Amino acid sequence: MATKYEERYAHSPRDYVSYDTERLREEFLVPKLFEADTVHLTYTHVDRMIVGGIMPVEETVLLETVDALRSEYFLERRELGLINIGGPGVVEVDGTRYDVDSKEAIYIGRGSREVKVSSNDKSAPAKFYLNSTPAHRECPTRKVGQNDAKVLEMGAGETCNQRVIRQLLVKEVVESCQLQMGMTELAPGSVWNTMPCHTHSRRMEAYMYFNVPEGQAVCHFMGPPQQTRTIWMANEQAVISPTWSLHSGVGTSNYTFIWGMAGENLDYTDMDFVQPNELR
Ligand SMILES: O=C(O)C(=O)C[C@H](O)C(=O)CO
Ligand SMILES: [Zn+2]
Repeated sequence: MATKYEERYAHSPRDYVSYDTERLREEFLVPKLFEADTVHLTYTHVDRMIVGGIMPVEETVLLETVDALRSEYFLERRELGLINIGGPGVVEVDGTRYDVDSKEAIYIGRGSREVKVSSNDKSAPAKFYLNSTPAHRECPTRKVGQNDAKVLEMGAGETCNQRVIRQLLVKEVVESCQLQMGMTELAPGSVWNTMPCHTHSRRMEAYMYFNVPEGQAVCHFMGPPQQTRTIWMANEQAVISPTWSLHSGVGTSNYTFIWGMAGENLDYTDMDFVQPNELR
C-alpha cells in the first residue's frame, strides 16, 4: 500500500492567460487517480480541496494522513466524500462497515479516525474517487445510494446536452460543512456538459470524467467567460476549476462525470449563467 501525494497552488486569472498547453495541464489537470492498492491525493490550495482516488485490489487500503496536513489522522480537521465508480466495495469507518456499490457515495464526517476501503472482487475492483475539504464541525457519516439522490433532468437531444444530474452529497440529502458532490450522466448522442455554462465565485469545483470509451476524449473548457482555454482529458482524469473559472466540456462520445465543490456556501443554485453566444 502506498500514498502518492502532490500539491498545487492557487492562481490569478491574470497569470492564467499566459499559460501554454503544458502549463495549463500542470496547474489544473489531475492525470492519475487510480492505481492498484495506492492512494492518489492532489492537494489544491484552491479552497484546500484534496482530489484523489483509491483502487483497492489485493489489500484493504487505509487512508493515511500526509505530512502537509500536520494532523494525527486524515480527517482530524476535514470531511470526506467518496464515490465508487468501479465494482462493489466496502468502506470501513472506525469499525463500521458500509457496502458502497458502483455509483454510490459515502459522506464521512470530521473526527473519523480510521477510513479503510476494500473491493469485494479483485477482478472488478472498486474505484473510490474522493474529494476532501476542511471542516469546522463534525457531521454524521452517511452512505448515500442512487435512490437517495436529488435528480435533475437537464438539456435536450437537439442541443446535444441531454443529461441527468444526481446530487448525492448536497444539503437536501446529507449534512456537510462545505463539501458537495454529485454525478452527471450524459445521454447517448449528447456530448455537452454544463452548457449553458456558469461561474460561481463563491465556490471552486473539481470535475472527474469517467466512462469515456476507449479511444475517445473530453475537451474541458475553463477560464473567465471572455478568456476561455481548453484541456483535453482522458478517461478517469480530474480537473480543478478555480472560483473565477467556468467549467464545461464536450466529448467525442457521451460520458459521465463527478463534480465536487467547496467554498462560501452550500447553495447549488447559486450560479451566474453565461449563454453560448457570449463566450470568447
Ligand atoms: O451538467 C451539468 O450542468 C453539471 O453537472 C453542472 C455541475 O453540477 C456544476 O457545475 C455545479 O455547479
Ligand atoms: Zn459549477
